[in-house]
Formats: sequence, C-alpha cells, structure tokens
Amino acid sequence: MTARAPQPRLPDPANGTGEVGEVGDAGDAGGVSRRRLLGVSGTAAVAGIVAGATSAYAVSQASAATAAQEAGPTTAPALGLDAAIPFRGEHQAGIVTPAQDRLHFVALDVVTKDRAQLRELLETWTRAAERMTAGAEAAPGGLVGGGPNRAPEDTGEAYGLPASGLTITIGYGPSLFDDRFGLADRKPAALEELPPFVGDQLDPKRSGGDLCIQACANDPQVAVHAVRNLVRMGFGVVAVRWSQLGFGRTSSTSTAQATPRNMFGFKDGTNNVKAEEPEGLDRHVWVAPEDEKGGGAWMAGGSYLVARRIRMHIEVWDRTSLQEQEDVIGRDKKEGAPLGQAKEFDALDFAKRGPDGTPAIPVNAHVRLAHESQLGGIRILRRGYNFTDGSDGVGHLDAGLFFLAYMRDPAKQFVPMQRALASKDLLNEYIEHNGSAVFACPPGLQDGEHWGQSLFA
Ligand SMILES: C=CC1=C(C)c2cc3[nH]c(cc4nc(cc5[nH]c(cc1n2)c(C)c5CCC(=O)O)C(CCC(=O)O)=C4C)c(C)c3C=C
Ligand SMILES: [Fe+2]
Repeated sequence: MTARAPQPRLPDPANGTGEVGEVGDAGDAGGVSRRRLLGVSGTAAVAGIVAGATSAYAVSQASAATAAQEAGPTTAPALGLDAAIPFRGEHQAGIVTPAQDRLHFVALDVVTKDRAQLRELLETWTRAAERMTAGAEAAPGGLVGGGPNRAPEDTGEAYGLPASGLTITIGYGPSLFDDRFGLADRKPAALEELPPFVGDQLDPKRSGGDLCIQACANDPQVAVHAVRNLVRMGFGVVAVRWSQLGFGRTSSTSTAQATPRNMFGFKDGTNNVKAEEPEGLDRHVWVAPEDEKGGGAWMAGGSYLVARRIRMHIEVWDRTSLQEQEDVIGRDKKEGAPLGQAKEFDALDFAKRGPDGTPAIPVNAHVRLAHESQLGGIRILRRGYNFTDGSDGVGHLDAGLFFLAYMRDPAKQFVPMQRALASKDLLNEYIEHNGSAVFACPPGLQDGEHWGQSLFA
C-alpha cells in the first residue's frame, strides 16, 4: 500500500452526512495499464471528453484533475478516458455525455411494499453513485474499513481504477406508479408502456422493469462494479429483472467523437442529435415544463428512455452482397455517406436518382424511413451499444444492438418512428426486437438533492 493523498469530501451512503470518504488507493497505477488492456484508440474517445465544447466538459476536466489528486500519488495523470464526469447538474449525466465505450444496464423490480424503504434506497443510491462516479469506493472505507467480521461495503473490483468517465443514470418504469407506493398521482402523462409493433418477438424476461440503472464507462470493470454495488445495496428492496452488457458504443452524442460502427459494420450515429445542439436537445430530448402539467411536473429537465434489445442476424448479413447491405441502410459502408453523396456528413437527398433512374436511397432504406423529413420533424437521441451474448445453441451468435434512445415524449417520437420502420424497413429481414422497456429519467440533481426527493415529494 502506498501513502494516501488527502481524502476528498464525498457522501457516505450510510448516513448522508457528506463525511470524508475513502477513495480507492491507486495501488499499482491500474488506470493506465487497464486502459492499455482496453485497446481503445485514444484520440477519438479522448476527444469526446476533452474537446467537448460546452462548459460541462470543462468542469469534467477540472473534476478529472481532482479525481487524479484524490486517487493518490501513484496514480498516473488523468487521461481523457479516465476522467470523472460531474454527477450533478441540470440534467442527468449519461444522456448527452459523449458516449463512453462500455455499458452495464440493469432493469430492476421493487420487491418491498414499504414506500419508506424505497425512498431510503434512492437516497443511498444517490450517495453511492456520486462517490463511484468520482472514482471513489461505493461507501467510505468500503474495501476493508468495516473490519474483518463484516462483509465489505464495496465489492472491490474497481479499487485503484480511475473514474473512467463513469456515469450512472436512473429511470423509473410505468409499473413503479401502480398502487404499491402511493405514486399513482406522480406518474408523468408521457410515461406509457410502448404499444406492440409488427414483428416484435419480445421476451418478457428481457422487458419492462420498475427502475433502471444505466452505467456507462470507458472501462467495463468500472461500469459492472457500479451496477453490482447498487444492486447489492438494494438487497431486500429491489431485485434484478434483466440486465445487458454492451461494448462499443453505436452512436456518437458529440460532434467531437468519431462515428463508431455497429455489428453490421456500418457507421452508426452520424445523424444523431448531438450535445452541441442545445436547440435540438430542448426540442427533442429534454422534457419542458409545459409538457407535464399534473403530478408529473417533476420530469421537467428529464428525458424518456426507450430500450430495445435488437438481435442482429449477423450470419445472414455476412452472406449479403455489399450492394444489398448499402441499399438496406441507405449509406455506403466505408465512408458512411448517404447513397448518391460522397462524404459522411453530406445531406441526404431523397430526390436524387441513380444511373438506372431509381432513387439513390431506396424508398424503404433504413435512413430514409427514420429521417425527420419523412416523420414530420421527429428526432431522437440514440445512445446504444453493440452486444454479443454468446451463441444461441444452434450455431449462431446472439449478437446485436442494445438500442437506447432518449426523447421528450415516446408516444410522439419513438412510436411513430418505430411504426414506420417495423412496417417497411429493409433492415427487418436481418433483425429481431426481443426486449423492450421505457423509463422516465428525472432531471439532474442540485447540491444536496437525492433521487427520492422529487419522486416522493
Ligand atoms: C426506432 C428507431 C430506430 C431503431 C430501432 C433503429 C435500429 C437500427 N439502426 C441501425 C443502423 C443505422 N441506423 C442509422 C440511422 C438512424 N436510425 C434511426 C432510428 C432507429 N434505428 C435514426 C433516427 C437514424 C438517423 C436517420 C437520419 O436522420 O439520417 C444508420 C445511419 C447512420 C446514422 O445516421 O446514424 C445506421 C447504420 C441498426 C443496425 C438497427 C438495428 C439493429
Ligand atoms: Fe437506425
């Protein structure tokens, strides 16, 4: 063990006093070695955090420097990928935050009938989440501070690792507002179960949930540690309903990020709503005060999250010609340019025709059907991840896109968009939606606030 640097003031999940907490001793400078193991190419992802233009990202850099100091003298200087993202703010982190490389998403059901226990857990979670996003243990002295006779309050696998851009985003499902906790009159009007769509193959064991936690980080161990510790704290109050690991973001949420590729090998996220578009975010992502007049007024500044587990039949795709693949998507594979154009960010021209006189972007191509011009101006912020969950027992990889999208009103945005795609998208031959959920993600927290307050006010 090395000598410890001065300790930061972080909340104690157990008592809420804001007492001094213990930050993971950097030990063997695990941050840097783990980053190398990750094999993440530095520039694009670092640019995503370092070069972000808004003041929030400047703050994140300040936090990163602080976290590096707190983590002890043997920690390597904070790199962009290691940085801490501010936990508090107008909106929850993890929505427009430049998408990190890894995801651990969990949907939970509340198993207690005691309203006070749920409120208390949300308060405990807030403190632990704030600590972990700063690179600290889930609770002060979590690793060994409880002594030899008690189970540690932090499971330990992220001890010594940097914050790694961890964000923890919470959401509430429609079922939380039934008659169990007296929350029926607090239900936001826009929080409705999604309707069935043509072709849905939904598995109830991969759908729904009273609550969700989205943990994103540039180190998978940090994301998994966050979810594991929050679930552990919730024992007896909540139980995991389903979860999903994701690798390789499939969207850029900042213009500073390079566009990643999905499991079909195409650039995904080119035409996303981005952090640098404040008007677009207000119009399409953040719930406005006038959106919710009744008991759901607490959602102002929040956003609705739609999660869909979409299996991609990659063996079929891999036997499909390049021309067919590009026609299905409506963009070229290498550059990501709209068909008929040359560069990735060129505008889509739906009137343009190819040499044979047919539309350059086929009428049922994915990007045509999903484009705002075909949907009355609708847009959403996509923040999904690739997944591969082993194989299905009959020789195929169980791989796909864990589609996550944030929006102001699912009924006015996701539902019409998905209806259009479900009925006509050429992509449907190659994909299958087998999990689905919708959550209301509350606004960000100001100093001293915790998640239970606005919900139970
Ligand atoms: C209901 C919304 C959407 C689902 C479900 C969805 C699934 C899905 N998408 C791809 C691959 C690509 N999608 C692209 C663009 C794109 N997709 C949606 C919406 C859904 N996609 C939108 C709104 C857009 C943007 C359309 C536009 O304005 O141009 C692209 C092109 C690159 C890009 O702009 O992001 C790809 C590639 C897959 C493989 C998939 C399901 C597995
Ligand atoms: Fe798409």
